[in-house]
Amino acid sequence: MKTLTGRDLAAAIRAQTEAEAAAGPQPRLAVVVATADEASLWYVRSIAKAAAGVGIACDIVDLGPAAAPEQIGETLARLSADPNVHGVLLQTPLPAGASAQELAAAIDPRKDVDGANPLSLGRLAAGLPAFPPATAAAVMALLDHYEVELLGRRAVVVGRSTVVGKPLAHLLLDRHATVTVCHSRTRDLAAVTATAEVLVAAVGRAGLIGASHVAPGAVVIDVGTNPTDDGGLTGDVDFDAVSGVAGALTPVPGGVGPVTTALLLRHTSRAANLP
Ligand SMILES: NC(=O)C1=CN([C@@H]2O[C@H](COP(=O)(O)OP(=O)(O)OC[C@H]3O[C@@H](n4cnc5c(N)ncnc54)[C@H](OP(=O)(O)O)[C@@H]3O)[C@@H](O)[C@H]2O)C=CC1
Ligand SMILES: Nc1nc(=O)c2c([nH]1)NC[C@@H]1CN(c3ccc(C(=O)N[C@@H](CCC(=O)O)C(=O)O)cc3)C=[N+]21
Repeated sequence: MKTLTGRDLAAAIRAQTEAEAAAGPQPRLAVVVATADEASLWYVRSIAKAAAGVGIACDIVDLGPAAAPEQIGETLARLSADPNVHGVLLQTPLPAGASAQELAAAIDPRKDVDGANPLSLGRLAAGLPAFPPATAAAVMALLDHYEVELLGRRAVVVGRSTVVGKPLAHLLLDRHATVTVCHSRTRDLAAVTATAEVLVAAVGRAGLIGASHVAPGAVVIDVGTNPTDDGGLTGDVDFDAVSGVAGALTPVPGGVGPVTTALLLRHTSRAANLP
């Protein structure tokens, strides 16, 4: 069994992004925050730190956990209209009553570096240029980095969220995989996932995917980031059980997560250099 780590790939993407960013005007990413959620704030800090490391300016616009939807929408519209800002990210979760999907429509698609505007997902589905969500892009980047064949292969994605499952299904389809998407109403999940040559878990349930869910030799990508009692992080895949069956498996932490952050910065640098 091969462990598909993401840290080296993330470092390579950051190095390339640093060179790209240095070649033109300094890219600027604005991160809009309206939450006190600790995991979310951790992610924002790690974006800011990584941005500083590659020469990308990062403004954290913290509206606080009581922000009104109108205020969030106005902030996104203002940043989208600001010629000095190249990337806009709306961090989730949001205050009760605020819909990320509706609010993200206020992000200019050209600055939508985490593919959150419904227009971006529509363009992705239609095969038009758009930024995919960084996490979905990270799964593809890992598969490519480890030279996992997709053409004609059976791929199963567990999870159908707008952030991960749906855009990822389109990216896999574009690469000529035969794609099945599972969700909470899927009957006999294990029977479906066991048909996968490439299996992606993006659910948010620790250990959901066990040995019986995985075909011998399958490539398994674990997107889940579930907090553990001891303050750590664990995936959707039972790593120890599945590593006895799978051909290759990403760890959590150290798999999809670091690549996600690196690609968000790459998208920002690309957004700054759009014609
Ligand atoms: N590493 C990274 O960069 C990132 C990691 N994540 C992590 O990935 C995970 C998924 O995130 P996200 O997509 O936003 O989550 P959502 O909660 O939005 O979506 C979860 C999906 O899983 C499905 N699901 C829930 N329970 C089951 C089950 N028992 N069997 C099969 N499917 C099930 C849901 O089905 P239904 O639609 O029917 O409700 C839904 O489609 C989380 O752990 C999140 O923290 C997310 C983004 C980035
Ligand atoms: N619109 C949207 N886009 C997101 O990209 C998004 C989101 N919403 N909601 C929340 C999740 C979570 N997320 C993570 C990204 C990187 C790590 C990461 O790099 N984690 C490290 C470890 C961290 C640790 O050990 O605590 C790793 O996996 O190695 C984790 C989590 C992005 N998310």
